[in-house]
Amino acid sequence: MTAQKTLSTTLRIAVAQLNPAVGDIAGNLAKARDARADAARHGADLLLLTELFISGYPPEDLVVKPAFLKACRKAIDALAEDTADGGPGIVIGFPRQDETGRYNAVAVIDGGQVIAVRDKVDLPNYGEFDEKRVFDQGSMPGPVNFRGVRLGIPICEDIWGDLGVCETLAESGAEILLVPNGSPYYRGKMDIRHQVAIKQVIETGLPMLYANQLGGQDELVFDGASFAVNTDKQLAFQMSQFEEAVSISEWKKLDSGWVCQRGMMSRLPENEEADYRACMLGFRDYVNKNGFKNVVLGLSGGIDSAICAALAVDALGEERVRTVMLPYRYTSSDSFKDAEDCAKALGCRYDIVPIEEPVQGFLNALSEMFEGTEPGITEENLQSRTRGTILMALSNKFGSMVVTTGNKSEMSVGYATLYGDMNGGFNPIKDLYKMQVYGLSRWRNTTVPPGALGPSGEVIPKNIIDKAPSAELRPNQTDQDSLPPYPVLDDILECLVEKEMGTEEIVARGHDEATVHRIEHLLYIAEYKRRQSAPGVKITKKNFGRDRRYPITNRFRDR
Ligand SMILES: Nc1ncnc2c1ncn2[C@@H]1O[C@H](COP(=O)(O)OP(=O)(O)OC[C@H]2O[C@@H]([n+]3cccc(C(=O)O)c3)[C@H](O)[C@@H]2O)[C@@H](O)[C@H]1O
Ligand SMILES: Nc1ncnc2c1ncn2[C@@H]1O[C@H](COP(=O)(O)OP(=O)(O)OP(=O)(O)O)[C@@H](O)[C@H]1O
Ligand SMILES: NC(=O)CC[C@H](N)C(=O)O
Repeated sequence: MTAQKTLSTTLRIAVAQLNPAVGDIAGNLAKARDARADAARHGADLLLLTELFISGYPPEDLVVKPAFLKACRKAIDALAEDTADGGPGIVIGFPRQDETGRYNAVAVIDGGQVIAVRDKVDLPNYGEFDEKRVFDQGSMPGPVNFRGVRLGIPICEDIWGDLGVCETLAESGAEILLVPNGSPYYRGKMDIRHQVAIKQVIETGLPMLYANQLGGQDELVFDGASFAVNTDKQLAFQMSQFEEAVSISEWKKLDSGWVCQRGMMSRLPENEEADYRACMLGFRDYVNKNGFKNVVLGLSGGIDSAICAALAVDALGEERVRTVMLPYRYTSSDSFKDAEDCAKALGCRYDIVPIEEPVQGFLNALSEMFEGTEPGITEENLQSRTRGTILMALSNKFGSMVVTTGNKSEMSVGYATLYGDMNGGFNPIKDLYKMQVYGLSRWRNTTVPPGALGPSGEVIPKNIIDKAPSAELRPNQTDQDSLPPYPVLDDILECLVEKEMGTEEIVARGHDEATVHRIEHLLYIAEYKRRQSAPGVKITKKNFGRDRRYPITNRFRDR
């Protein structure tokens, strides 16, 4: 073991906002090693990695498996051996178990060994988080002496909750707060994180360095955007959002304490750009981390499939995206043209597979049993199911994952066919209301976001944005035959879903009472569909999936 120098007045901390894969312990270990080599090249004293980095976050019930915990520990020990070279120390998250319980922990590694372990105290158990299910509460941590500097290491929720973790660290002599996080994106989250950090900085009188994970994990997107805040409440260091990076923060010890020197100040995307990039990253990581070489989707000439195609091309590149027009007798010439124009603008493969014959085949097979009944929804759904079946056949044959395209407005009210257009492995727009789909489409026609692999220009033809949305399951059908106008529907839904408002309150906003009650009813009776629906990227504070767990069997109506 090499003797470590004692740091007196300067400290270089490399912050690694990397994209681990849950369960890929060897891959995550390799990423940590690469980051440490990078940190060493930049003369860093310490490398700060994110929450449960070695397992990937959130590992959920994987941590119940002893074999998994053992493999994580082995990786931490291997990393510890590396640090015998006298290079940078490491702060890294890992799940651990001892005779007292199972913990969401960090290891501080230096000089060839794990010099300290600290456990998360405040286990989040709301919204998308379920940590009390698999972890025990850690005991109040004290600071860790790293080369003469007393580091306070609260873990993610430890800075959000009111258990006093940061206060305790300050009282017991911490000089800097280093925070490893697994903090998922939702719209506006960045401002909230800055406020949470500043509150703790004010309360403790300590500067804070905040490191956040990057990348998609099932429904969640971790957006990085790591930063440092000094005791003057000013942001001194801001890493980019939605991009992997290892960056150096420089610290100096003054008489008043440690100060982060003004360093990298990345621009943070806002509004449409942030949402679009979250959808793109979440979709890309789902496809790549699950080993799909390419994806396939039905391109109808409508806006939902158009924006999904754009997101897919931006995420994966046009050569990995295959689109298929599946026309029936109600498909308009506009739809043909719009779908083809969209595929051309995006540069992806476009095929046409008419569904007239297979639909007729189903109708023939059922004709005897259906005798004497009127044609209606059943026959309409057969069109959707035939399309779903053809897309799944292409998936099976070519290994492409089917992209399913229902927006949040449709998913809310069940305006989608089970085993039809709901077929698919992942839905990039599941948490975007219809009006937001329009907003993002207009925005993408003017801007190619960083990291996007698709072309610039009008990738979603103007006619797709301008025309009335239609499922084209019968002649002259529009969505508004069955649903209120989307601005009205989306407002009612946001009130019911995001804000949990009462129906009376929603009516008081100027909505028609009968419409509000109808939408509330549709929202409740579509729960069974959502329970069977593909996962999709979480964009709002309350997505369908982890954040909103309503019963399927439910007779409550707010009257
Ligand atoms: N609580 C419950 N638990 C379990 N299963 C339940 C259930 N309630 C109904 N079901 C089952 O679900 C069936 C009804 O659901 P489903 O078969 O999906 O059919 P359904 O919801 O009746 O119809 C699909 C709706 O989606 C609309 N739409 C909009 C846009 C695009 C598309 C498209 O396809 O491209 C479709 C279409 O216009 C129609 O209004 C019932 O026949 C029953 O089997
Ligand atoms: N003619 C079609 N060819 C290929 N896919 C289709 C066709 N019709 C429907 N689909 C698939 O079913 C999905 C659901 O149809 P839906 O009408 O709800 O969406 P959309 O056509 O993309 O958008 P909009 O609702 O604005 O018309 C489509 O996004 C598409 O993937
Ligand atoms: N992993 C965590 O503890 C995250 C919790 C925290 N509230 C956040 O969203 O950032």
